[in-house]
Amino acid sequence: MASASAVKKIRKKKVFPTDDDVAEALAEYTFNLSKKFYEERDYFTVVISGGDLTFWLRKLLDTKYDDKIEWSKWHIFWVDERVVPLDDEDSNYKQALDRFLSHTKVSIPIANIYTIDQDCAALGDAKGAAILYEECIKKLVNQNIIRTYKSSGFPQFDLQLLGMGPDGHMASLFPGRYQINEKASLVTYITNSTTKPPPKRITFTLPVINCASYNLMAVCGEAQTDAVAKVFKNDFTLPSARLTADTEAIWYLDQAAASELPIGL
Ligand SMILES: O=C(O)[C@H](O)[C@@H](O)[C@H](O)[C@H](O)COP(=O)(O)O
Repeated sequence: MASASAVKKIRKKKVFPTDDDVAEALAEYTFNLSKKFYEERDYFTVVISGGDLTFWLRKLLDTKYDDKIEWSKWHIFWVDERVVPLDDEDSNYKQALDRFLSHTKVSIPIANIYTIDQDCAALGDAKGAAILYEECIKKLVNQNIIRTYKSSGFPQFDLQLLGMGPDGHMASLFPGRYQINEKASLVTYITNSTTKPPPKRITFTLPVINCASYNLMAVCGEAQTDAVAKVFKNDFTLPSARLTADTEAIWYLDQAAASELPIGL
């Protein structure tokens, strides 16, 4: 794990008046990085989470982005996914599809949208889904679509868009559960998530999450106020407190989520 000082050094934050302002800023941050990366290397690898994020991504559909986003160069992944059928309302993929990906403006090629294996999803086979998702990522690293982090060989995604639960979980790395300590695998799984249903999930491991070039953690609402304050007091029992990145790890907060932040932080 990155040292406490390293985490504190790289962790940045911006506080916005409302969740709508957070969503606007998140869209601009995403747009700017997509341009940077696909102009540099013809690909933009972006990892999304579930929850409110999939609503906030709709800001990229605003007219100001019309004809400015080269969707065909986007490659989109999930930092975690519920192991339920891909057409299930609880699927992060289904939620992203309904709320964002299926919009006529979003023309990401189907082949560039990397869901978990649909058979494992339908069978509720979390271990199989994790193994196959890891194989998919390793194949894309070999094809140089996904970059690698320095000499580690770990995949380095361009941008990850994350959320945090009231218990301080990020992705499907939950406090007090062993998955947070997984160091060798790229993708692991949980079959008995209790603080956030459904119970069966796959998730990127902490090393993969922290290898990303840019990590944006978007947290809004008073339900997360306590967890946000704990993160910024470096309570590393919360998985979200351990978020870093290779270039930038930034927290976008609305006033409600930031309301108990220590002064001066
Ligand atoms: O599969 C999931 O449940 C999500 O990926 C999860 O990790 C989410 O990001 C947080 O729970 C925040 O959720 P909200 O944005 O809905 O608060």
